[in-house]
Amino acid sequence: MAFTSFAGRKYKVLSDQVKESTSFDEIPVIDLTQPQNELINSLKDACTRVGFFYISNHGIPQSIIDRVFSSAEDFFKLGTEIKQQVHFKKGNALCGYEGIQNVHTDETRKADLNEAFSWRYSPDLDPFQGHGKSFQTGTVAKSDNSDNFLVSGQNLWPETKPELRLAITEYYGQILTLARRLIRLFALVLDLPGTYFDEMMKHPGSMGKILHYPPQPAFNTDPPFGIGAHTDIECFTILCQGGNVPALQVLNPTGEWVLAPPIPGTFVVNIGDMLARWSNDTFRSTIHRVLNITGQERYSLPVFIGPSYDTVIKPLETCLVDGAKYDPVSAGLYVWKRLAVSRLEKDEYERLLAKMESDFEPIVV
Ligand SMILES: O=C(O)CCC(=O)C(=O)O
Ligand SMILES: [Fe+2]
Repeated sequence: MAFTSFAGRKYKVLSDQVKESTSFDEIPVIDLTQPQNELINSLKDACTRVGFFYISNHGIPQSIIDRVFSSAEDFFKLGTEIKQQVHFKKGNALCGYEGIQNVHTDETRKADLNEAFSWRYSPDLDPFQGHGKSFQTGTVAKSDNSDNFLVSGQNLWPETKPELRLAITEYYGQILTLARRLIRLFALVLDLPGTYFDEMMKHPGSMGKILHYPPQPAFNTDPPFGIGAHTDIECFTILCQGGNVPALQVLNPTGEWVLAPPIPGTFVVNIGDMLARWSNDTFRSTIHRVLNITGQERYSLPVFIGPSYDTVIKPLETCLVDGAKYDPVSAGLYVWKRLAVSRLEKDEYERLLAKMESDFEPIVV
């Protein structure tokens, strides 16, 4: 069976024949508190064979997680008019509110059956860069910047729900710390010095998102998906699933959809395309989708993590046994193209693309 990697409008056949031994039928659970050598071995297996794993004992208190979900539920209950005030089209950072079926992740299927609110990394959300400093207020993006999100401070926060911003700030700060811990472990898995990515993670190219998936009928021959089949864009994703609403499905190499149900006290981590590309396909970025036929409302909270947008993603020295498979690309441009293609009208995408390409050509050393 052939299957595809979804990169905006491009579809790539990955494989026609897959050895059973490289497949998986469940998502491993990795305890972050196990001895370091065992931890590295489990991560190596999960990142190279599955591309998805749960982490337990991650150290983030449940109360901080609960606060984000409860303020998010309140936000999504607001009237459309209020939510539209922070619609992503009001800003230039490709983040903010997205309504039901605003986004078309898998263009071969119907648009996504979710609504979402997203925000982008900004130093005022980062415990290491000065929480509380230079908070940007208001719901309108600054107008002094160009059409891109490679500058920070573009978030659109709902003014009527200040508690959402507070809860996100607390949660996202903790996730950034966890992400910096994980990238050190990935460096070791890739035979690099543990601190290899540290500098590039000081101002990470990152976005967080809260998704609300309404329930949908169980029987439909051509259903819209909560989110269509896709691979994630950045280096890795830390996903928290709210409640007990199993709906996330992960495609294994033999073409079966493996359920990744919520497991209390864990996060799901998955490798994204940027780290697969950076590691010259040593790490696997795995296709997944959401179908919520549980009859319940579902909420989830992914945070996408990548290096600073000026980082050049060029296959790592330790992953070159078969030669480099990819050309260098700048992280910011790579992310922008992927987000913009499924969100902007074609004309607007093309107009902005030309500008982005001239502003952010990678400088290869
Ligand atoms: O809601 C989920 O469980 C997954 C969301 C997801 O895959 C994404 O936002 O990229
Ligand atoms: Fe995803």
